Amino acid sequence: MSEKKALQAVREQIDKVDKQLQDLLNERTALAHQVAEIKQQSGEQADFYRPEREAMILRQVMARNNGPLSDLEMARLFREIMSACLAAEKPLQVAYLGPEGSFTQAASLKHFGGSVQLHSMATIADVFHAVETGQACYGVVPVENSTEGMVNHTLDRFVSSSLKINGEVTIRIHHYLLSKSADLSQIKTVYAHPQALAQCRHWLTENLPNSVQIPVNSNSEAAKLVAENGLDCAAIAGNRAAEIYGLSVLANNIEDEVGNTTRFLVIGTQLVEPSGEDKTALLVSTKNKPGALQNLLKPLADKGISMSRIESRPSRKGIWEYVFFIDIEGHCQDPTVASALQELESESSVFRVLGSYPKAVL
Ligand SMILES: O=C(O)C(=O)C[C@]1(C(=O)O)C=C[C@@H](O)C=C1
Repeated sequence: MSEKKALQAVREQIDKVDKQLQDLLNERTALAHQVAEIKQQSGEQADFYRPEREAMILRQVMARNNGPLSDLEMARLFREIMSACLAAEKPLQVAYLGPEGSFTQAASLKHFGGSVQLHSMATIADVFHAVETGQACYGVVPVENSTEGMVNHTLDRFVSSSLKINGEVTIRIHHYLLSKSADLSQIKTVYAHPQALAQCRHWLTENLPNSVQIPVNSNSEAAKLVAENGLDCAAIAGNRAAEIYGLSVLANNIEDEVGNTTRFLVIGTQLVEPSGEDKTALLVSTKNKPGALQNLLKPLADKGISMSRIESRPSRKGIWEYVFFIDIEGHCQDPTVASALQELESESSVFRVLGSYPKAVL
């Protein structure tokens, strides 16, 4: 058989499989419509997004996958299928820390899939506000970076907000130096978010020792500024920002730490049901007496609940008063977790479950 004929024969089979896939996808979408009707009839809240169900589906997809497509690729495809099914039920409105091209936008697309309707916000506080006032059903904000630590704006906003954490998503961060110039020696000013400047500190000292570093609200804002200004300035941002703002890449992967990762939180108004592999985030404040923090954490240790993080922040209510952000394994409805939390609450002056949510799958 000639190459052309052999190719044609396989392509015919691909066409046949594509038709089957297409029919099945439409069958799945029709079922999602039925789900939407049931939800509507039972008077459930306006949005149909179910984070725990999506996490369970993605875990099942990965567990039963036999290849040759990798588990991750298969899960990514199902992520997109569910995104499209949900959009067919009702388009989901999500606010994120913009502008366009930000890592938070990439995190939002990774978590919700490409059919989500994203709304760019100027600040973390604006993302919270958009969800609190119902302009968006969910929001996505950065919460911590593996090099630079916690994003305090996000933690502090939880103190005054009644929003819940509905999910988490992590993104490997690669930073690029972007400019209208193609010559590194021309660069006198570097714009970036303070965290990006910090994550590339060593590279900047080595390669642009005489440049002035100017912190701005976000890396995409930095890219936009550079696009509007002369050839002697550069921005640190992701490579999507280069496409969006028409800049050239002067240097890539300029982050000092190889495994540089940022974790983002999905915020919403509802508590999420258990998915089987969950985390719970707490906000607590201790009574001001000796050994208070130790007593506070004792129920967790006694019940074998592992605590993955504890962060303290000033409460902003009184001088030297602190709130603690605690992450534990499990869902607040798990009986062991629920009873530990009851004890913990009795030792606290402030106690809030910020949310229980599925561990990131992708
Ligand atoms: O099972 C549901 O509740 C659905 O709405 C269906 C579906 C899906 O496509 O499987 C879509 C959106 C939800 O976030 C979860 C799952």
